[in-house]
Amino acid sequence: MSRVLLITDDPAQASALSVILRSSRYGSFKVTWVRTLSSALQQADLAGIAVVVVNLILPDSNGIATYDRLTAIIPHTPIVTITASEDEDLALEAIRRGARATLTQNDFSRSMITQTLRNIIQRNVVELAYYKEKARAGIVLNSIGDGVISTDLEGRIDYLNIAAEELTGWPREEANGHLIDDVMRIINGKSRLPQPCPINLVLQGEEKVGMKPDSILVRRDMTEVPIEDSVSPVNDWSGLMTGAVMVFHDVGAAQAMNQKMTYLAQYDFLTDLPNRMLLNDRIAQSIKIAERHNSMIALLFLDLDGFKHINDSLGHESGDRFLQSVARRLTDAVRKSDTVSRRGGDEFLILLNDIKEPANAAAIADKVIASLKLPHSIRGVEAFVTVSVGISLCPTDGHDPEKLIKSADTAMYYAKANGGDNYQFFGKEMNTRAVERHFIEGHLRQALDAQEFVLHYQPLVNLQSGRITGAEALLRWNSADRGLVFPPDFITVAEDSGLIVPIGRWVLLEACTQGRRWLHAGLPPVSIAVNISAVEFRRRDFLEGVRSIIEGTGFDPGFLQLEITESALMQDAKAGAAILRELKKLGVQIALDDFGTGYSSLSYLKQFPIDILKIDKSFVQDIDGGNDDGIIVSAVIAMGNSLKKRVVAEGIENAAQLGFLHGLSCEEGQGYLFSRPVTSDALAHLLANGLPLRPADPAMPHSEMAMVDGGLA
Ligand SMILES: Nc1nc2c(ncn2[C@@H]2O[C@H](COP(=O)(O)O[C@H]3[C@@H](O)[C@H](n4cnc5c(=O)[nH]c(N)nc54)O[C@@H]3COP(=O)(O)O)[C@@H](O)[C@H]2O)c(=O)[nH]1
Repeated sequence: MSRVLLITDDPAQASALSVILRSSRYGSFKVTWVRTLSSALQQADLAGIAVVVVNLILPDSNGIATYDRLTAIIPHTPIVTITASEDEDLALEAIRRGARATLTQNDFSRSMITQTLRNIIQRNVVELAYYKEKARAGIVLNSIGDGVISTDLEGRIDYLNIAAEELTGWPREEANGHLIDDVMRIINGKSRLPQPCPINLVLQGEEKVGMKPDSILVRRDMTEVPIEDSVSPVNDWSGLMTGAVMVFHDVGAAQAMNQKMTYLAQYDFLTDLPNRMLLNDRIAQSIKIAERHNSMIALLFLDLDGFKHINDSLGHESGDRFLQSVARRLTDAVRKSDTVSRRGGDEFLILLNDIKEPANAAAIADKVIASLKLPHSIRGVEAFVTVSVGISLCPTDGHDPEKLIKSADTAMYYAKANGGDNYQFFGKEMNTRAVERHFIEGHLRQALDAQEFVLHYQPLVNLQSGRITGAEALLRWNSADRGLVFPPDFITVAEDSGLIVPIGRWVLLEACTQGRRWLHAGLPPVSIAVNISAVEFRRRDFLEGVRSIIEGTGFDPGFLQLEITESALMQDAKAGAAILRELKKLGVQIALDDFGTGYSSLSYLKQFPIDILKIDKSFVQDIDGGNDDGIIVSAVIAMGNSLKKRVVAEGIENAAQLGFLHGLSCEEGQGYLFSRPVTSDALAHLLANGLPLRPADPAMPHSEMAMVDGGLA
């Protein structure tokens, strides 16, 4: 039922209209009659009124003002006015202001009034829905980031959203009515020539037009924005084109990001030099050209000597500046057509194109070496560096980038092993292992003097209580060129060269001194285990060396464990047993290291005064694999127990292994599950506070361990 608010102080009018509407065939109406405007405006549910029929002459309001006051309060409700038939002007004015119809007394014929009111009400419903939709579209268009401009058939702008206002610099009120070419001035980014606005093409009949690549919008203030997008025709309900709409957006940020990504993928962020990927491309290209022209290319592999020292002493930021300075020197030393690239860290590569003979590459290497040697001024400090250079040639040393780089790298190691500050050409006789060994030998000699050795300590743990019972001293080489080097990479070389003797002496001295320091610091006393190489053990002065270190440091020998491998002992079992007896007289503990990997017989175990058996980690690691390892470990533990020796299981990495050892009543253990080898400070922390992981908590996963080789994580 449609509600009609009838405002008139003429009862005859009111009664006539009520009767007509009540008996209408054109819909049902509910009429509310009031006599004055003020009582109309006080109606409770004004919003629910479908149509207002108002006599403009009322006791409290007169003429067009009646209409105005009503629309101010109910702008969306259709209004039909009643005027006297002679007051044509007033009726017309009401229509001009939006009244939907005007009636006079004469019009009060049944069908006409009811039909008119019904039509007005229905049309208003449709119009309201349409305006709602339009308002929603306006909100959407203004909230999107893309610019939207529409024009009529002549290309005159009839709409701009907020983003289009911002992109063009034209406010809507000013842009409206302007030709699109005035507002959208487009040029080609490369040629700088004007480009037709695609809206004109669509208006000329093209279906849908995308903007040409490299389109630049010249804004109203003459600044430029790279843009991209498309134009479509706007058709009316019958399919006739009424204009065109253009949607566009700023692609500047996307283009900049794209350029940056492409750059980062190919260039080193620190030095701006081509990176590994771009260099590989360039080498591949140069190889092709060299093959076509029967010419030669050279690759120089550069590694700075002692850069680590610069980094450590000046700090990382200065280290970065230093690398930038190196990059500039290298770039200045070669032709523009050559490529200088940073491979990472302090390694650089130089690709030299069109080399006539190897001597040309050698000359450049000399130039580079001389240039880098000159002082580098880094934040007011003069820093110096030398460089080792390896040279490979194409076609002689390789036909693909990978091989050429590898050959140059190998040659560089030779240059390093040769003392650095020189270059070496790759030779077929060079092989990486030999080079590596050559390098280690060359540097191991200086490592002691340069104080590059350091001891890390791995706790030994009582598997029942979780208490730390001791610590194994493990040697690390903090090489200026290589960073932290681990024993498997240098102990054999040290043994072969005899260097293990002074190195081993340093280890023992350092371990005993550290043991004293911990005791003085009031930390709980624990034993310290030191590995003794077979080469040291066999030397006649070994015993004397141990004695003098114990005396010199004042470390209680009862807390010193010397770890000797089965194989070292068995090289000369009789002599070995004699040395062990002398060591026992000094009061030190003897541990048999890597037990299980050698003879492992009860009979010789009885001959030697051994205190501790260390089960090799290779058995412990496969303990739960259902193979012989579990049986061997059980047998060794049983053997050790029956001989009244302490048994230590090495290499415990997980809770399952720990559980297995628990089951076999193994008393002590060592392994990553408890802690990796750590610095002396980190071990002091562990001694003071206990292990973060107790063996009683076997669920602790490996990755949660708090310690790493080198310090507290
Ligand atoms: N003559 C000397 N030899 C030394 C000295 N310092 C070390 N060494 C010997 O070098 C070998 C390798 O030692 P390192 O790389 O230090 O490895 C030790 C531990 O890090 C490692 N370990 C300990 N727990 C675990 C574990 O849970 N899993 C796993 N995969 N490895 C573990 O074992 C090495 C200690 O082994 P061991 O000596 O048998 O107790 C090594 O043989 C050292 O002996 C030195 O000063 N002089």
